[in-house]
Amino acid sequence: MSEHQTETETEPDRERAAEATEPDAAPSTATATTESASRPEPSTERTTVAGETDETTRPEWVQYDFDGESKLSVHDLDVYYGDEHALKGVSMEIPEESVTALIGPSGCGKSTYLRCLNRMNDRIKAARIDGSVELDGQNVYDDNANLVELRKRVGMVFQSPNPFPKSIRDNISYGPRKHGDINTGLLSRLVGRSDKEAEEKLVERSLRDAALWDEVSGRLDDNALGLSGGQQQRLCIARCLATDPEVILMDEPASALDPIATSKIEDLITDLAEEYTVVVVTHNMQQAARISDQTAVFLTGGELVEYDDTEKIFENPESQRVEDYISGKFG
Ligand SMILES: Nc1ncnc2c1ncn2[C@@H]1O[C@H](COP(=O)(O)OP(=O)(O)OP(=O)(O)O)[C@@H](O)[C@H]1O
Repeated sequence: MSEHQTETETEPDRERAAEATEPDAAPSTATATTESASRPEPSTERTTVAGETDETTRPEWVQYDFDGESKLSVHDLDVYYGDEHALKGVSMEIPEESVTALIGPSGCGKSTYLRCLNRMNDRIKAARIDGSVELDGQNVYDDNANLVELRKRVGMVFQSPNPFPKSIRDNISYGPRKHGDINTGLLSRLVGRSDKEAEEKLVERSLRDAALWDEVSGRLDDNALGLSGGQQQRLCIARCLATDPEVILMDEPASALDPIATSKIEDLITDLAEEYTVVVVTHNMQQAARISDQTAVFLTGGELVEYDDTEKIFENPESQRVEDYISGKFG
């Protein structure tokens, strides 16, 4: 995450609640245009940054043709933080049921881009957003978009594991209870509408899907904060899965973990892509190469420079700047 995280973003409870798809009650401070006609082509202006090759970004380098359906369509996305233009005219189609990696040097706008996909940037007062992000063809920035529903469909997992200081079971049931998908507790028992059994099934299924069940099935009532970092992160993924998302956004999900825990998260991400659309920010290029189907390379200045099959990006990129970045010549 950026060094410019706001207090709102870093406050643990707010972040936890956001991840558990809490409705964003505050009115959006971001504005977004839905204009999609006459979209300009990606910038062809010459951009020279110290250490990078002087070249232009070509439209065909970011035009990724893939088989299958697009889950998210981003058009002409610009993000400003006050006077800073953090993302510049990004257009990108994200295929469903696959892993899309976002890579690039620090500060190039990866997290900003990720947060636009489920409107988490709305929480940042200084952020202004132009452009559109369509989820299954519906612009998430439409005035009548339902943020609760959006964050249920597009879940998020953060860099540092952030479970609630509650039992493992309650971490999973929190979101579905909040959304009214399961009813438990005294009142529902009294009126004979307790979903206790459904809750147990949901807890088990979510933990199994997050490859954590075998490690925690005997201690579901223990506090989640007693788990290891890697287990906590898988619990956060399980918590995200419990609300039945379609898209899972991950911001450097393994960067705080040791190699064994990282490898488990990587395997999990690959498995999740059979059912979900996963978009993952990573600083680790080997990791992007291992887990993703397609890779988008952002470079300094908030530009999307190249987007293609992961193999193509790592073995034969079109852009010299991308090649230099991947080979470690800068960034
Ligand atoms: N909340 C914020 N307020 C103001 N500026 C911000 C905020 N978040 C990010 N920025 C700025 O926007 C630009 C892009 O930041 P962002 O965090 O999206 O980049 P990043 O590629 O994810 O970086 P990193 O890899 O270091 O996490 C940076 O110049 C950053 O300083």
